[in-house]
Amino acid sequence: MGLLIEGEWHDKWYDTSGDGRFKREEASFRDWLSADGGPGPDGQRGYRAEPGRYRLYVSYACPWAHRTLIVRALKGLDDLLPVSVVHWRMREHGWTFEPGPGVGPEPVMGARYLHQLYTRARPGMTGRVTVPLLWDQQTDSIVNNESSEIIRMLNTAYDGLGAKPGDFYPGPLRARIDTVNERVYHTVNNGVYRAGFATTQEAYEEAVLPLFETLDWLEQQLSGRDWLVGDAMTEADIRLFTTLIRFDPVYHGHFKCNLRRIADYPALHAFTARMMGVPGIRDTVHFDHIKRHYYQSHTTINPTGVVPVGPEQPF
Ligand SMILES: N[C@@H](CCC(=O)N[C@@H](CS)C(=O)NCC(=O)O)C(=O)O
Repeated sequence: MGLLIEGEWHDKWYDTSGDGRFKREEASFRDWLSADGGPGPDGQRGYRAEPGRYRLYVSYACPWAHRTLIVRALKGLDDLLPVSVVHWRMREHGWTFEPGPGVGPEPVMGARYLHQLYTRARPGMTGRVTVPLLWDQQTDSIVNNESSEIIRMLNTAYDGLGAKPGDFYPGPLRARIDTVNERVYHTVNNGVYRAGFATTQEAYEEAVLPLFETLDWLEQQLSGRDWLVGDAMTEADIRLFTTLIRFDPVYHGHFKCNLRRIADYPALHAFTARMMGVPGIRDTVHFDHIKRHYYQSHTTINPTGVVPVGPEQPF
């Protein structure tokens, strides 16, 4: 675990020394991929989608990267947008391309570490080195490393190039999707991290209690209906799913989010099973990477690196 400071890698854990609270940093690369290469919704620099030109870097362990893998799968982008997968263990060098099951050699520059791609794109950069990452192989630059934006781009950018139909952020539902996303992001997606990385009792409880309030609310929302917004899957469902699928195997134990399990919530459990049943999604879920990543990378939380055998996997 570490970060780049003026282009140099420093092995440094998250700084919670002030008040014990984990604060997630804003992603550093925010340009936009689209069908016509025009500017993004807020005027960001545009890149034109072309078959094979871009590469998505992910960790199978990471819930944020997982969103992008799901949209890539649902939109049928396998041949249009190649993927590189990092090793699950993230320690003193951050994410690496050390060989392992499912981990490919890095094809652009034969990088050993993900931070080499960041400094290739922006020498002298200061900031965290995170996945997912959308790389432009033509200009050797990083288009974007914010998953919520990458999934919006993949939703439409390849539509004229053979992507499968499917709109996970449809115009009429956007306001409702945004509202659900906002609550789920703060209290669930990032809530589990705020609980797990907290270094004071107060900061931990401040995250865990709202997390379970939102899970209770989601349980009601999903009782008697299949999807969070409207009557088809939207990005709100995808964003919730990547946290729920990791919850019982990892967050419940490792991050101390243990008031209840997802298995104790009938509607949330059924929702998770429903998502797993959607063609293409199951292949994006790699429990071996997920469990080993968390239990072997966060040595401040689990110094022995021992990975629990359970729980039994219901999916
Ligand atoms: N805002 C980013 C967050 C990505 C993120 O934090 N990814 C984690 C992996 S789950 C990471 O790479 N962490 C490395 C670090 O923080 O140094 C997104 O949603 O894309």
